[in-house]
Amino acid sequence: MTNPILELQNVTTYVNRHTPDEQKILRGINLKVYPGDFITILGSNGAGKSTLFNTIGGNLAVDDGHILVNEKDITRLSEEKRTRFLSRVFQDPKLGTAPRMTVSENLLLAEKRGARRGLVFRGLKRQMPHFREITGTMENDLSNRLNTPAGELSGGQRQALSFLMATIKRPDILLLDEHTAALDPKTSQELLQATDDRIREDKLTCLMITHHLEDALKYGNRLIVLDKGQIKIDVSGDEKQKLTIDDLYKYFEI
Ligand SMILES: Nc1ncnc2c1ncn2[C@@H]1O[C@H](COP(=O)(O)OP(=O)(O)OP(=O)(O)O)[C@@H](O)[C@H]1O
Repeated sequence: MTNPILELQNVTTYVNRHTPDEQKILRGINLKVYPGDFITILGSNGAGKSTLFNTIGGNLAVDDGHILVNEKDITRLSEEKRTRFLSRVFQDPKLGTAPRMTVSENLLLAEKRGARRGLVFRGLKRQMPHFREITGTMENDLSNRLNTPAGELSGGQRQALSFLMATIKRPDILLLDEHTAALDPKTSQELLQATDDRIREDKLTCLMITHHLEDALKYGNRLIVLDKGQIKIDVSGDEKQKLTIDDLYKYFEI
């Protein structure tokens, strides 16, 4: 049996610890994510979905329990060090891209993440065919805007750029935090399709938060419902295929 690429062992988090407002947000989460898993995550507002990503990404400390990546305990590893193996795309297209830098410069920055400062912008010309190719996989003309500053792109183009930047170095774990929620329905579906294609082609391991039941059913091999900081449902394979929207409505209120 393959080992999990990511494992959460009894992960518990609080906010306002040791004050009268103390609140337990994640309540002993146990989760094993295997290489190639594409997990869609559903849950009502306040269920703890973003908090789950914050603990995996290292922007929120775990109060109890452990997080393991490739069997190594990373519970206390800094957020910055986790970017070596983990990428995240947020809902806001403005996060994740540098507005004054061009599309190609942003891509180069993502590709050279971790390189020494002075060396970052070397080789831009050499990389242009590669950047043209990967932006060409997006149905939004991004490949013709390689020299445009990211701040001048449409929301859909900018979010496609964020997604390409997050996946350009093939992260071990990709976290998508409602990354198409701010886009119009057509643009959202195009980016979701491109996301699915990329995940399949590169055999990425991905967790994707969404509020759209249809998308949660359509994409991925596994589906999780979070409720009040606990995993209420975790289905995969045929069991997921057979799930219907009505089944999901029975499990939680949207
Ligand atoms: N830093 C914080 N301080 C106080 N409360 C917090 C903090 N972070 C999260 N919470 C609370 O934790 C709970 C879970 O929040 P979280 O953002 O993880 O939910 P979510 O499932 O992502 O919700 P949504 O679908 O609305 O984005 C909420 O009740 C929220 O108010």
